[in-house]
Amino acid sequence: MNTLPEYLYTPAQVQELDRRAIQDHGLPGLSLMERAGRRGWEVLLKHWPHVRRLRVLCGGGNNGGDGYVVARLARRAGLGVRLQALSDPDRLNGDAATVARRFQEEGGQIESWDPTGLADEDVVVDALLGTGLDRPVEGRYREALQALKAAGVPVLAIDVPSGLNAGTGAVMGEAVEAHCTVTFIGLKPGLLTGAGPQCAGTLYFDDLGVPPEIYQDMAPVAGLCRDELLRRCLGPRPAHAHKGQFGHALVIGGDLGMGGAARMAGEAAGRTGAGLVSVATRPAHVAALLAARPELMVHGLDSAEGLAPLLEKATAWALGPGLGQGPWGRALWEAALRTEHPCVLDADALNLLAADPRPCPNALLTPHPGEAARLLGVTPAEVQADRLAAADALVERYRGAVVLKGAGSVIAAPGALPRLVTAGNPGMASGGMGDVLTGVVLGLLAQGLSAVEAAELGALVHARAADRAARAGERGLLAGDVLMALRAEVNP
Ligand SMILES: NC(=O)C1=CN([C@@H]2O[C@H](COP(=O)(O)OP(=O)(O)OC[C@H]3O[C@@H](n4cnc5c(N)ncnc54)[C@H](O)[C@@H]3O)[C@@H](O)[C@H]2O)[C@@H](O)CC1
Ligand SMILES: [K+]
Repeated sequence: MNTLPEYLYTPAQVQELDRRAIQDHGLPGLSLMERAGRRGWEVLLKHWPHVRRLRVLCGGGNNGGDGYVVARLARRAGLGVRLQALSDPDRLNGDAATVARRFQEEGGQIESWDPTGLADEDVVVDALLGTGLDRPVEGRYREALQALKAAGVPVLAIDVPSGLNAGTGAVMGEAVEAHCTVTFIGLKPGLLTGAGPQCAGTLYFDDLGVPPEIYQDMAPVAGLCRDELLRRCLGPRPAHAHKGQFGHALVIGGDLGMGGAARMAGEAAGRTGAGLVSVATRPAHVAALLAARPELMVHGLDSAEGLAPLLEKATAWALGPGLGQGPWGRALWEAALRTEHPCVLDADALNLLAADPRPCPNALLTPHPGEAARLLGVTPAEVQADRLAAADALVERYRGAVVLKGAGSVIAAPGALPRLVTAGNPGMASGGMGDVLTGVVLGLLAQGLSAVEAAELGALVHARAADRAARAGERGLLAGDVLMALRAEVNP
């Protein structure tokens, strides 16, 4: 039950899927709710097998209904259960009213909201708001979500962490930060990007046994990155392989004082399997780069003169790591953009693009939310409030492929289903990580992958390598550690 499905649906689509299951296929809504509650209870026991004291917070809709089922099962198992209703339980409708009655028939008491003793509970079940969230959280609900946060008590969220917009991953005023979330029928993108990963914790999925036909004719809004791409695109090399078959990657960057960025991107391209890697950088960096990584071909350029022959030899190039926005960087930017090879634009190349927007159909853009905001002329907060929409807007405006970085990286490209990365960890919030990603996607482009494949696979490989490297701990994770872990990921 905890393998996640490939396709993602908006909350409105999931409500339509519920409707199809119930109305078109005759599954009683009450059975779905009973199963949802049972799954919640199973996840709770899996995470907290020694739980004795449980508090269940129930809202006034069907999400609350799921909570009444969990509470009933927990009472049957002998737990001390306090159930608190945040909306008047006499106004519950349909299935939720039925399960509330069943809870009471077995001796359960419905209390009203009271934060007293919250911090003493072993676990709290959040069954306040699910896919029906349609406005910012205020009043008693907000107070409850704030009290939960202040109490620091472990939370199991039912379907959606309350207050999280399951479509976008935005926090609607206040949201639960759960240890785990069990979500039903359709995986929602907001659980996996923006604030979603922080709010949802470990994510479980259950389809509640609905017939597969309900998903027909329902176009998903996004998909998860596919592991199978690893095997499909990075299979074993032929025995007679030679370096000329795996492309020539060129990294352009490293203004004075920023040579390390270009080196890491170059090294990452090599560690991803590019046959040859060249770096065009300031002459001052040549000796250090060669000493550190003699496999690189390092060219010192004082100006854009001399770049053209390097570009001509490259299968793919990347511009940006340590580029700066001074005259040197600008000149290289202008010279590079004249070619039509596949390319990666990152860091200051994106800032230069933002200042001088133009379509880049042969480019793969790898912005973080701040760069994406500049490229779109909005604020970083607006980007983060709906990352799928922001990635889509970048594709629309710049016509290239995009990796929008940050928790739940979004991959988007013209005519392709957007993809989300579920791998990765907060240790990646450190300098140089983006340079490594640039090199990884460059290495894949050089080996002949299309921009959309390189974006999806590159983001996946980079995040998985970071997870591998973070096994020793997230804090203190360096981009160089991720470089070292790449080889294990590109040899699946
Ligand atoms: N038959 C079904 O449709 C099933 C639904 N399920 C559960 O039902 C949920 C969806 O149920 P509903 O559509 O009733 O929606 P919810 O239970 O998520 O919420 C709807 C209620 O919350 C109120 N509300 C919305 N935003 C609010 C806010 N910011 N502050 C306070 N109140 C707010 C609405 O006015 C409404 O009363 C799912 O998330 C899932 O947990 C599951 O039981 C499986 C079956
Ligand atoms: K919830």
